[in-house]
Amino acid sequence: MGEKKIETKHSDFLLPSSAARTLVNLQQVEKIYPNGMIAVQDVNLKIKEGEFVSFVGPSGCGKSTIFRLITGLTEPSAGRLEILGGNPEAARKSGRLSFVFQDATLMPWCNVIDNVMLPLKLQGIPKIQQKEEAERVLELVGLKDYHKSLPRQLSGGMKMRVSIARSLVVNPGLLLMDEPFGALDEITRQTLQQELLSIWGKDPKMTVLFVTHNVFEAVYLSTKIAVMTSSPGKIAELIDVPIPYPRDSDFRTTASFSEIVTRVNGALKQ
Ligand SMILES: Nc1ncnc2c1ncn2[C@@H]1O[C@H](COP(=O)(O)OP(=O)(O)OP(=O)(O)O)[C@@H](O)[C@H]1O
Repeated sequence: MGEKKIETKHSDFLLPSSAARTLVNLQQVEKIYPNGMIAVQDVNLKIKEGEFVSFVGPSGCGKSTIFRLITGLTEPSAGRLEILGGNPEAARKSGRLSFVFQDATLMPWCNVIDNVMLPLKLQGIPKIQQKEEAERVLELVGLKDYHKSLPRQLSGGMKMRVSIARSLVVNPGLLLMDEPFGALDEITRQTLQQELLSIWGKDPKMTVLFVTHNVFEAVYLSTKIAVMTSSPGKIAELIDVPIPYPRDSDFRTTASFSEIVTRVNGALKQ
């Protein structure tokens, strides 16, 4: 008889253990754009497997630049980055990085399941497997009855669910989300936050990096918050959110929640 595999969920522990491996390591990273703009400077950041780290900061403080550096879409002017154990470009090409943007960026002429299957099609995965995997993630995001719908037939929240499903279909080790819920109304936003935590909670190895302007959203979701300040962009403070998962909406009304929000707001003013 085979040995019983014991699965650990995020909800079983407070934060990823100190033994978890480092997935993202930025050392003294600087980015100066060709026009001389120092977008980020002296960025040091280590993120362990299984973390959910949000980046908050004023517009222009370099949040998207950090994402572009991590994904190898732009080169650092100084410093060193190690992502998923290699350089950023290798990490991107490994297929273990996924992105979700504020705009769902779906192909309007393709139905939901074809949109979700696309990353697997690009990887040359057999069609039957593409379909099975797409069905699995569409069920996770609550869209199993919408496989044949076209994007224009969906609400903004549903389009974002499709975009999240498409990012999950490759089983990413590292998921980067750049203001994914920024364009949604508050109720839909809170529903999707809850769903995202539930999806992340099922996979102890999934690491999420999440950009938001919303401090409440960052505190609700994250294990850690990187608070950024601008001119030039820097990580002013890395704040732990030592509240166990699962977190339900009551967490938003607790004293701990308010305390952490106050701390993040204080760091933003530095
Ligand atoms: N390609 C580029 N060339 C020159 N400057 C750039 C370029 N991209 C970004 N910048 C500048 O670098 C700084 C950081 O930009 P970035 O987009 O990373 O900020 P951000 O924090 O993501 O902003 P927002 O919250 O508004 O999206 C800004 O001053 C921006 O104008």
